[in-house]
Amino acid sequence: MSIVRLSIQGVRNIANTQFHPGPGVNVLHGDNGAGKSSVLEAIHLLALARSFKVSRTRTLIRDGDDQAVVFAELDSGTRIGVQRSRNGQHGIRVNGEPVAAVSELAHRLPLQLIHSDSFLLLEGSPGHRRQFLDWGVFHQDTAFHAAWQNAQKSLKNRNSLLRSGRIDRSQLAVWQREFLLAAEHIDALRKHYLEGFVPLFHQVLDQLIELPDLRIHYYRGWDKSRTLADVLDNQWDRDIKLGYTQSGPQRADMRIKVRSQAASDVLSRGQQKLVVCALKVAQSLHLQAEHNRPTTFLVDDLPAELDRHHIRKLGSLMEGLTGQVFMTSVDPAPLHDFWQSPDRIRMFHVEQGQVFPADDLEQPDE
Ligand SMILES: Nc1ncnc2c1ncn2[C@@H]1O[C@H](COP(=O)(O)OP(=O)(O)OP(=O)(O)O)[C@@H](O)[C@H]1O
Repeated sequence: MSIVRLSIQGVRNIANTQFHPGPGVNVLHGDNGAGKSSVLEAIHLLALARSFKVSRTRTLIRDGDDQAVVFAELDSGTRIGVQRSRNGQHGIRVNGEPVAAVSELAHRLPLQLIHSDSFLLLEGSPGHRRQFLDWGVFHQDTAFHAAWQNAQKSLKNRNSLLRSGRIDRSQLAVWQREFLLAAEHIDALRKHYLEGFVPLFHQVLDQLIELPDLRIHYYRGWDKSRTLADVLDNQWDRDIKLGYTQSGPQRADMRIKVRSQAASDVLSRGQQKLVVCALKVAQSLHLQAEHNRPTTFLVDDLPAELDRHHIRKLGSLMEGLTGQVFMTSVDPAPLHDFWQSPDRIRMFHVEQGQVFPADDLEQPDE
Protein backbone atom coordinates (compact mmCIF):
# COMPACT_ATOMS: atom_id res chain seq x y z
CA MET A 1 0.00 0.00 0.00
CA SER A 2 1.38 3.38 -0.81
CA ILE A 3 0.39 6.94 0.01
CA VAL A 4 -0.89 8.82 -3.05
CA ARG A 5 -1.82 12.02 -1.24
CA LEU A 6 -0.52 13.34 2.05
CA SER A 7 -1.88 16.36 3.86
CA ILE A 8 -0.15 17.72 6.96
CA GLN A 9 -1.35 20.37 9.40
CA GLY A 10 0.28 21.67 12.56
CA VAL A 11 3.33 19.36 12.62
CA ARG A 12 6.44 21.25 13.88
CA ASN A 13 7.00 24.10 11.39
CA ILE A 14 4.38 22.82 8.92
CA ALA A 15 1.20 24.92 9.15
CA ASN A 16 -0.57 23.31 6.24
CA THR A 17 0.82 21.53 3.20
CA GLN A 18 -0.03 18.67 0.92
CA PHE A 19 1.70 16.70 -1.81
CA HIS A 20 1.40 13.60 -3.98
CA PRO A 21 4.26 11.16 -3.35
CA GLY A 22 5.31 8.63 -5.97
CA PRO A 23 5.13 4.86 -5.40
CA GLY A 24 8.93 4.44 -5.19
CA VAL A 25 11.62 6.71 -3.75
CA ASN A 26 10.65 10.27 -2.76
CA VAL A 27 13.50 12.66 -1.99
CA LEU A 28 12.75 15.69 0.18
CA HIS A 29 15.47 18.29 -0.07
CA GLY A 30 15.85 21.79 1.32
CA ASP A 31 17.90 23.95 3.66
CA ASN A 32 18.49 23.24 7.32
CA GLY A 33 15.32 23.89 9.26
CA ALA A 34 13.12 23.86 6.13
CA GLY A 35 10.86 21.11 7.49
CA LYS A 36 12.15 17.93 5.83
CA SER A 37 12.27 15.87 9.03
CA SER A 38 8.89 17.35 9.97
CA VAL A 39 7.42 15.62 6.90
CA LEU A 40 8.91 12.33 8.10
CA GLU A 41 7.48 13.05 11.56
CA ALA A 42 4.06 13.50 9.99
CA ILE A 43 4.24 10.11 8.23
CA HIS A 44 5.41 8.52 11.47
CA LEU A 45 2.44 10.07 13.26
CA LEU A 46 0.19 8.63 10.59
CA ALA A 47 1.56 5.10 11.06
CA LEU A 48 2.06 5.04 14.83
CA ALA A 49 0.19 8.04 16.25
CA ARG A 50 3.37 9.40 17.87
CA SER A 51 6.65 11.16 17.18
CA PHE A 52 9.72 9.16 16.17
CA LYS A 53 11.80 10.81 18.86
CA VAL A 54 10.47 10.57 22.41
CA SER A 55 12.20 13.85 23.19
CA ARG A 56 10.19 15.50 20.43
CA THR A 57 6.76 14.46 21.59
CA ARG A 58 6.13 17.82 23.24
CA THR A 59 7.32 19.83 20.22
CA LEU A 60 5.53 17.70 17.63
CA ILE A 61 2.60 20.13 17.50
CA ARG A 62 3.32 23.44 15.82
CA ASP A 63 3.69 26.40 18.19
CA GLY A 64 0.37 28.17 18.46
CA ASP A 65 -1.67 25.20 17.13
CA ASP A 66 -3.84 22.99 19.33
CA GLN A 67 -3.33 19.83 17.38
CA ALA A 68 -1.39 18.09 14.63
CA VAL A 69 -3.43 16.41 11.90
CA VAL A 70 -2.13 14.12 9.18
CA PHE A 71 -4.34 12.69 6.51
CA ALA A 72 -3.39 10.21 3.79
CA GLU A 73 -5.08 8.61 0.88
CA LEU A 74 -3.64 5.23 -0.04
CA ASP A 75 -3.52 3.69 -3.52
CA SER A 76 -6.05 1.10 -2.28
CA GLY A 77 -8.53 3.96 -1.79
CA THR A 78 -8.27 3.70 2.02
CA ARG A 79 -8.22 7.04 3.84
CA ILE A 80 -6.35 7.33 7.13
CA GLY A 81 -6.48 10.33 9.42
CA VAL A 82 -4.56 10.78 12.66
CA GLN A 83 -4.90 13.72 15.00
CA ARG A 84 -2.84 14.36 18.10
CA SER A 85 -3.62 17.04 20.64
CA ARG A 86 -1.47 18.82 23.20
CA ASN A 87 -2.70 16.66 26.10
CA GLY A 88 -1.23 13.58 24.36
CA GLN A 89 -4.62 12.23 23.26
CA HIS A 90 -4.91 10.92 19.75
CA GLY A 91 -7.76 10.19 17.40
CA ILE A 92 -7.49 7.74 14.53
CA ARG A 93 -9.92 7.35 11.66
CA VAL A 94 -9.84 4.84 8.84
CA ASN A 95 -12.30 5.64 6.04
CA GLY A 96 -14.00 8.04 8.42
CA GLU A 97 -14.59 5.40 11.13
CA PRO A 98 -12.87 5.82 14.52
CA VAL A 99 -10.25 3.18 15.36
CA ALA A 100 -9.26 2.58 18.99
CA ALA A 101 -6.02 0.60 18.69
CA VAL A 102 -2.76 2.06 17.41
CA SER A 103 -1.76 -1.52 16.55
CA GLU A 104 -4.33 -1.43 13.77
CA LEU A 105 -2.58 1.58 12.23
CA ALA A 106 0.80 -0.11 12.61
CA HIS A 107 -0.59 -3.18 10.92
CA ARG A 108 -1.92 -1.19 7.95
CA LEU A 109 1.22 0.82 7.35
CA PRO A 110 4.39 -1.12 8.31
CA LEU A 111 7.04 1.53 8.78
CA GLN A 112 10.83 1.48 9.12
CA LEU A 113 12.83 4.46 10.21
CA ILE A 114 16.50 5.15 9.56
CA HIS A 115 17.76 8.27 11.36
CA SER A 116 20.41 9.40 13.82
CA ASP A 117 18.90 7.38 16.71
CA SER A 118 18.99 4.17 14.66
CA PHE A 119 22.56 3.60 15.89
CA LEU A 120 20.95 2.71 19.22
CA LEU A 121 20.06 -0.59 17.62
CA LEU A 122 23.74 -1.48 17.98
CA GLU A 123 25.00 0.65 20.85
CA GLY A 124 21.82 1.16 22.92
CA SER A 125 20.13 -0.95 25.58
CA PRO A 126 18.57 -4.36 24.77
CA GLY A 127 15.17 -2.63 24.63
CA HIS A 128 16.07 -1.10 21.27
CA ARG A 129 16.90 -4.51 19.79
CA ARG A 130 13.80 -6.11 21.31
CA GLN A 131 11.69 -3.40 19.71
CA PHE A 132 13.34 -4.13 16.35
CA LEU A 133 12.89 -7.89 16.70
CA ASP A 134 9.27 -7.52 17.81
CA TRP A 135 8.46 -5.31 14.82
CA GLY A 136 9.24 -8.33 12.67
CA VAL A 137 7.39 -10.81 14.87
CA PHE A 138 4.35 -8.52 15.17
CA HIS A 139 4.01 -8.29 11.39
CA GLN A 140 4.82 -11.97 10.85
CA ASP A 141 2.30 -13.50 13.25
CA THR A 142 -1.01 -12.04 14.39
CA ALA A 143 -0.78 -14.13 17.61
CA PHE A 144 2.19 -12.11 18.82
CA HIS A 145 0.34 -8.97 19.88
CA ALA A 146 -2.02 -10.85 22.22
CA ALA A 147 0.83 -12.94 23.69
CA TRP A 148 2.85 -9.79 24.28
CA GLN A 149 -0.11 -8.05 25.97
CA ASN A 150 -0.66 -11.11 28.21
CA ALA A 151 3.01 -11.12 29.19
CA GLN A 152 2.92 -7.38 29.99
CA LYS A 153 -0.22 -7.71 32.10
CA SER A 154 0.86 -10.77 34.08
CA LEU A 155 4.35 -9.34 34.57
CA LYS A 156 2.96 -6.05 35.87
CA ASN A 157 0.72 -7.93 38.33
CA ARG A 158 3.52 -10.24 39.43
CA ASN A 159 5.78 -7.22 40.03
CA SER A 160 3.06 -5.42 42.04
CA LEU A 161 2.72 -8.49 44.24
CA LEU A 162 6.49 -8.67 44.71
CA ARG A 163 6.46 -5.08 45.94
CA SER A 164 3.31 -5.38 48.03
CA GLY A 165 5.09 -6.72 51.12
CA ARG A 166 2.63 -9.57 51.71
CA ILE A 167 2.50 -12.22 49.02
CA ASP A 168 -0.83 -13.83 48.27
CA ARG A 169 0.40 -17.24 47.06
CA SER A 170 -2.74 -18.20 45.16
CA GLN A 171 -2.85 -14.84 43.38
CA LEU A 172 0.83 -15.17 42.56
CA ALA A 173 0.29 -18.65 41.11
CA VAL A 174 -2.38 -17.27 38.75
CA TRP A 175 -0.17 -14.48 37.38
CA GLN A 176 2.86 -16.70 37.22
CA ARG A 177 1.03 -19.34 35.19
CA GLU A 178 -0.14 -16.67 32.71
CA PHE A 179 3.32 -15.19 32.53
CA LEU A 180 5.00 -18.55 31.86
CA LEU A 181 2.54 -19.41 29.09
CA ALA A 182 2.94 -16.02 27.40
CA ALA A 183 6.74 -16.16 27.82
CA GLU A 184 7.05 -19.55 26.10
CA HIS A 185 4.78 -18.39 23.30
CA ILE A 186 6.70 -15.15 22.71
CA ASP A 187 10.02 -17.00 22.75
CA ALA A 188 8.77 -19.55 20.20
CA LEU A 189 7.47 -16.79 17.90
CA ARG A 190 10.71 -14.79 18.16
CA LYS A 191 12.85 -17.89 17.44
CA HIS A 192 10.70 -18.83 14.47
CA TYR A 193 10.99 -15.29 13.10
CA LEU A 194 14.77 -15.23 13.46
CA GLU A 195 15.14 -18.53 11.59
CA GLY A 196 13.76 -16.81 8.49
CA PHE A 197 15.16 -13.35 9.10
CA VAL A 198 18.83 -14.02 9.92
CA PRO A 199 19.83 -15.70 6.59
CA LEU A 200 18.11 -12.88 4.69
CA PHE A 201 19.93 -10.29 6.77
CA HIS A 202 23.29 -11.85 5.88
CA GLN A 203 22.41 -11.80 2.18
CA VAL A 204 21.53 -8.09 2.36
CA LEU A 205 24.60 -7.27 4.45
CA ASP A 206 26.85 -9.06 1.94
CA GLN A 207 25.50 -6.83 -0.81
CA LEU A 208 26.46 -3.74 1.17
CA ILE A 209 29.69 -4.52 2.96
CA GLU A 210 32.07 -7.37 3.73
CA LEU A 211 31.74 -8.28 7.41
CA PRO A 212 32.09 -12.08 7.44
CA ASP A 213 32.53 -12.28 11.22
CA LEU A 214 29.37 -10.43 12.15
CA ARG A 215 26.74 -12.59 13.87
CA ILE A 216 23.35 -12.17 15.54
CA HIS A 217 22.98 -13.98 18.88
CA TYR A 218 19.49 -14.36 20.29
CA TYR A 219 19.12 -14.35 24.08
CA ARG A 220 15.59 -15.29 25.14
CA GLY A 221 15.68 -13.54 28.51
CA TRP A 222 16.50 -16.50 30.72
CA ASP A 223 19.08 -19.29 30.89
CA LYS A 224 18.80 -21.46 27.78
CA SER A 225 19.39 -24.70 29.67
CA ARG A 226 16.55 -24.22 32.20
CA THR A 227 12.82 -23.63 32.17
CA LEU A 228 11.59 -20.16 33.08
CA ALA A 229 9.56 -21.68 35.96
CA ASP A 230 12.77 -23.10 37.40
CA VAL A 231 14.64 -19.81 36.94
CA LEU A 232 11.84 -17.82 38.62
CA ASP A 233 11.84 -20.24 41.57
CA ASN A 234 15.58 -19.81 42.00
CA GLN A 235 15.42 -16.03 41.73
CA TRP A 236 12.49 -15.65 44.07
CA ASP A 237 14.33 -14.04 47.02
CA ARG A 238 16.17 -11.64 44.79
CA ASP A 239 13.00 -10.74 42.83
CA ILE A 240 11.34 -9.80 46.13
CA LYS A 241 14.34 -7.77 47.22
CA LEU A 242 14.47 -5.91 43.88
CA GLY A 243 10.70 -5.64 43.49
CA TYR A 244 10.64 -6.84 39.91
CA THR A 245 10.99 -10.00 37.83
CA GLN A 246 14.55 -10.35 36.59
CA SER A 247 14.04 -12.98 33.93
CA GLY A 248 11.59 -13.51 31.11
CA PRO A 249 10.89 -12.34 27.56
CA GLN A 250 10.98 -8.71 28.78
CA ARG A 251 14.77 -9.20 29.11
CA ALA A 252 15.39 -10.78 25.69
CA ASP A 253 18.11 -9.41 23.43
CA MET A 254 19.40 -9.82 19.92
CA ARG A 255 23.11 -9.20 20.38
CA ILE A 256 25.06 -8.19 17.31
CA LYS A 257 28.70 -9.17 17.58
CA VAL A 258 31.86 -9.23 15.52
CA ARG A 259 33.70 -12.27 16.82
CA SER A 260 33.11 -11.95 20.57
CA GLN A 261 32.85 -8.16 20.73
CA ALA A 262 29.84 -5.89 20.46
CA ALA A 263 29.57 -4.58 16.88
CA SER A 264 29.23 -1.01 18.21
CA ASP A 265 32.70 -1.28 19.84
CA VAL A 266 34.44 -2.63 16.75
CA LEU A 267 32.82 -1.08 13.69
CA SER A 268 33.28 2.43 12.33
CA ARG A 269 30.34 4.82 12.30
CA GLY A 270 29.76 4.30 8.57
CA GLN A 271 29.96 0.51 8.93
CA GLN A 272 27.46 0.67 11.79
CA LYS A 273 25.09 2.67 9.61
CA LEU A 274 25.34 0.02 6.87
CA VAL A 275 24.62 -2.77 9.38
CA VAL A 276 21.58 -0.85 10.68
CA CYS A 277 20.35 -0.28 7.10
CA ALA A 278 20.88 -3.99 6.29
CA LEU A 279 18.87 -5.00 9.38
CA LYS A 280 15.96 -2.76 8.45
CA VAL A 281 15.98 -3.52 4.73
CA ALA A 282 16.18 -7.26 5.45
CA GLN A 283 13.22 -6.99 7.80
CA SER A 284 11.09 -5.38 5.14
CA LEU A 285 12.23 -7.88 2.47
CA HIS A 286 11.27 -10.66 4.87
CA LEU A 287 7.80 -9.18 5.39
CA GLN A 288 7.43 -8.80 1.65
CA ALA A 289 8.48 -12.40 1.00
CA GLU A 290 6.33 -13.93 3.77
CA HIS A 291 3.19 -11.83 3.53
CA ASN A 292 3.53 -9.87 0.32
CA ARG A 293 3.30 -6.63 2.30
CA PRO A 294 5.46 -3.63 1.46
CA THR A 295 7.12 -1.45 4.10
CA THR A 296 7.26 2.34 4.03
CA PHE A 297 10.77 3.65 4.75
CA LEU A 298 11.56 7.00 6.36
CA VAL A 299 15.22 7.82 5.92
CA ASP A 300 16.61 10.99 7.49
CA ASP A 301 19.85 12.26 6.02
CA LEU A 302 21.13 9.02 4.53
CA PRO A 303 24.33 10.38 2.93
CA ALA A 304 25.79 11.47 6.29
CA GLU A 305 28.73 9.20 7.28
CA LEU A 306 28.69 7.21 4.02
CA ASP A 307 31.06 7.34 1.07
CA ARG A 308 29.78 7.53 -2.53
CA HIS A 309 30.42 3.86 -3.20
CA HIS A 310 28.26 2.75 -0.27
CA ILE A 311 25.61 5.41 -0.94
CA ARG A 312 25.19 3.91 -4.41
CA LYS A 313 24.94 0.36 -3.09
CA LEU A 314 22.36 1.41 -0.55
CA GLY A 315 20.50 3.37 -3.23
CA SER A 316 20.06 0.31 -5.42
CA LEU A 317 18.84 -1.68 -2.41
CA MET A 318 16.31 1.05 -1.60
CA GLU A 319 15.15 1.17 -5.21
CA GLY A 320 14.56 -2.57 -5.08
CA LEU A 321 12.11 -2.23 -2.18
CA THR A 322 8.47 -2.59 -3.07
CA GLY A 323 7.25 0.02 -0.59
CA GLN A 324 7.57 3.79 -0.64
CA VAL A 325 10.75 5.44 0.54
CA PHE A 326 10.81 9.01 1.91
CA MET A 327 14.34 10.30 2.13
CA THR A 328 15.62 13.70 3.28
CA SER A 329 18.78 15.45 2.18
CA VAL A 330 20.00 19.03 2.58
CA ASP A 331 21.73 18.84 -0.75
CA PRO A 332 20.39 16.52 -3.44
CA ALA A 333 23.80 16.46 -5.18
CA PRO A 334 25.30 13.48 -3.24
CA LEU A 335 22.20 11.55 -4.27
CA HIS A 336 22.52 12.54 -7.91
CA ASP A 337 24.16 9.38 -9.30
CA PHE A 338 22.63 7.25 -6.59
CA TRP A 339 19.88 5.72 -8.67
CA GLN A 340 19.71 2.96 -11.28
CA SER A 341 16.43 4.34 -12.68
CA PRO A 342 16.33 8.09 -11.96
CA ASP A 343 12.99 8.40 -13.79
CA ARG A 344 11.33 6.48 -10.94
CA ILE A 345 12.58 8.91 -8.29
CA ARG A 346 10.30 11.78 -7.29
CA MET A 347 11.96 14.91 -5.96
CA PHE A 348 10.34 17.47 -3.65
CA HIS A 349 11.70 20.77 -2.45
CA VAL A 350 10.87 21.74 1.12
CA GLU A 351 10.89 25.39 2.09
CA GLN A 352 9.48 27.06 5.21
CA GLY A 353 7.23 24.12 6.02
CA GLN A 354 5.84 23.78 2.48
CA VAL A 355 6.47 20.86 0.13
CA PHE A 356 6.80 21.60 -3.61
CA PRO A 357 7.27 19.08 -6.41
CA ALA A 358 10.58 19.44 -8.25
CA ASP A 359 10.11 18.17 -11.80
CA ASP A 360 13.54 16.78 -12.55
CA LEU A 361 16.48 15.41 -10.66
CA GLU A 362 18.60 18.46 -10.00
CA GLN A 363 22.08 18.56 -11.46
CA PRO A 364 24.90 18.92 -8.97
CA ASP A 365 26.64 22.31 -9.00
CA GLU A 366 29.75 22.36 -11.14
N1 LIG B 1 6.60 22.91 17.64
C1 LIG B 1 7.19 23.63 16.68
N2 LIG B 1 6.54 24.70 16.16
C2 LIG B 1 7.11 25.45 15.19
N3 LIG B 1 8.33 25.19 14.67
C3 LIG B 1 9.01 24.13 15.15
C4 LIG B 1 8.48 23.30 16.17
N4 LIG B 1 9.37 22.33 16.46
C5 LIG B 1 10.42 22.55 15.65
N5 LIG B 1 10.21 23.63 14.86
C6 LIG B 1 11.09 24.17 13.83
O1 LIG B 1 10.77 23.54 12.62
C7 LIG B 1 11.86 23.71 11.72
C8 LIG B 1 12.00 22.51 10.85
O2 LIG B 1 12.65 21.44 11.53
P1 LIG B 1 13.07 20.13 10.78
O3 LIG B 1 13.78 19.26 11.76
O4 LIG B 1 11.89 19.55 10.07
O5 LIG B 1 14.07 20.71 9.68
P2 LIG B 1 14.92 19.96 8.56
O6 LIG B 1 14.50 20.53 7.24
O7 LIG B 1 14.82 18.51 8.71
O8 LIG B 1 16.36 20.50 8.92
P3 LIG B 1 17.83 19.82 8.98
O9 LIG B 1 18.30 19.74 7.57
O10 LIG B 1 18.59 20.84 9.74
O11 LIG B 1 17.71 18.52 9.68
C9 LIG B 1 13.06 24.07 12.57
O12 LIG B 1 13.38 25.43 12.37
C10 LIG B 1 12.56 23.87 14.00
O13 LIG B 1 13.13 24.76 14.90
